[in-house]
Amino acid sequence: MELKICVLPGDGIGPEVVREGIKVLQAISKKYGHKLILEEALIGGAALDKEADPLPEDTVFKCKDSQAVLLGAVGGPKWDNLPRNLRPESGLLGIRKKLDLFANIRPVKLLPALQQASVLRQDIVAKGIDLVVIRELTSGIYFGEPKGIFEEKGEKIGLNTMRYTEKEVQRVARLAFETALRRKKKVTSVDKANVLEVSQLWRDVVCEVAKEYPEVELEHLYVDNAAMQLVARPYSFDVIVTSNLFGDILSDEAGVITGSLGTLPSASLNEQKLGLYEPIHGSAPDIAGKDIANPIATILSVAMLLEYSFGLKEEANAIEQAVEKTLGFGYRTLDIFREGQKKVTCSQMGDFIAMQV
Ligand SMILES: NC(=O)c1ccc[n+]([C@@H]2O[C@H](COP(=O)([O-])OP(=O)(O)OC[C@H]3O[C@@H](n4cnc5c(N)ncnc54)[C@H](O)[C@@H]3O)[C@@H](O)[C@H]2O)c1
Ligand SMILES: CC(C)[C@H](C(=O)O)[C@@H](O)C(=O)O
Ligand SMILES: [Mg+2]
Repeated sequence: MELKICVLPGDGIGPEVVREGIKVLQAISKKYGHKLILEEALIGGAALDKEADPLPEDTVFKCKDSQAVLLGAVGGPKWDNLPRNLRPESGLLGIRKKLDLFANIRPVKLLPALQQASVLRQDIVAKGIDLVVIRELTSGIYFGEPKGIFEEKGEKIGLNTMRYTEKEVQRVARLAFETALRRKKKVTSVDKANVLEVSQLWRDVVCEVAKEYPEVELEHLYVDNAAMQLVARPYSFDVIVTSNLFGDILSDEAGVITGSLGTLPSASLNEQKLGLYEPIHGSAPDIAGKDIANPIATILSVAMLLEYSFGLKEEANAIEQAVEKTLGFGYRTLDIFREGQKKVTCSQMGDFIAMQV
């Protein structure tokens, strides 16, 4: 099969982890006889430096002209003082919006070899963690208008608007219930309906959609309680569906309950199923350029890419197994390293996983 993929390495550790993702993609393509067509493009700070634009038109064109997009991460201190609309992050928000990637799927699965790396009590971890956060990605407070910094009565005010339409909630809720049907048949909708009108609408719409799925259990949690329950009883979750901001926060929290942010992948999909795949972590400026980042989140994002964009389930499984095998042999990047294990660099971890596929 021909696999046409646009690659956006981005900033910081982005290029480092993407290099390892591509290494594994090349190994799997060779093994299964697929033809890879990779097209690289600029995004974020890298694009700002070269083209004075965090999302050049050429990048949008190359993404639309591909069957899937693999992204590293964007951002870093070098660009932190720019106005919001010129920061690297606006390139990422821009491509999500331009491709209408409304559903961000973030599986949170405790890999058996990483049980000890969890920050949770071992008796909690032992009950297993296998949930998926479905985060609405193209609306909510990230995109709502009005927004900006204004002068009012001689004082500056900062303003953002959390806004959802019925249709926006419906489509992401439906995806959550469809996902739950193929899993443990439970949806937890996370909102702040005790305070926010936008969350009241969110909850009403989720309840309406739930009527189409009587076999799926529906639970509602306020986001503050959800943040607590995620560490108290992670084993009890199946599909969590939530808004853009709440999903961003809860998925980083989920990162450490399974070991490290460096292990969690994601897929962002639109209604046509064009997907953008990226680790949930950022550009990690504190460790960039040292070849010590964990590439597993990106490598597992490649597995999601093969499964979701190309239907290549067997290849995706082969990558997941290669990751588990490599961890099983005791190889660890610094973020998940414990005494008695074999410390490896980012590129060595990529080499070992590529060898196992
Ligand atoms: N999707 C994205 O591109 C994305 C996501 C989050 C943050 N960011 C941007 O990244 C920059 C840094 O943000 P931050 O520090 O808040 O979040 P971050 O996710 O980059 O890093 C948080 C912490 O996790 C560690 N970490 C992250 N990924 C790791 C990996 N693969 N292996 C080992 N350790 C890892 C980092 O070293 C750091 O200590 C900011 O500019 C932010 O806007 C981008
Ligand atoms: C960098 C930032 C815009 C982004 C977000 O908030 O969506 C990141 O935190 C993420 O989780 O992908
Ligand atoms: Mg985030």
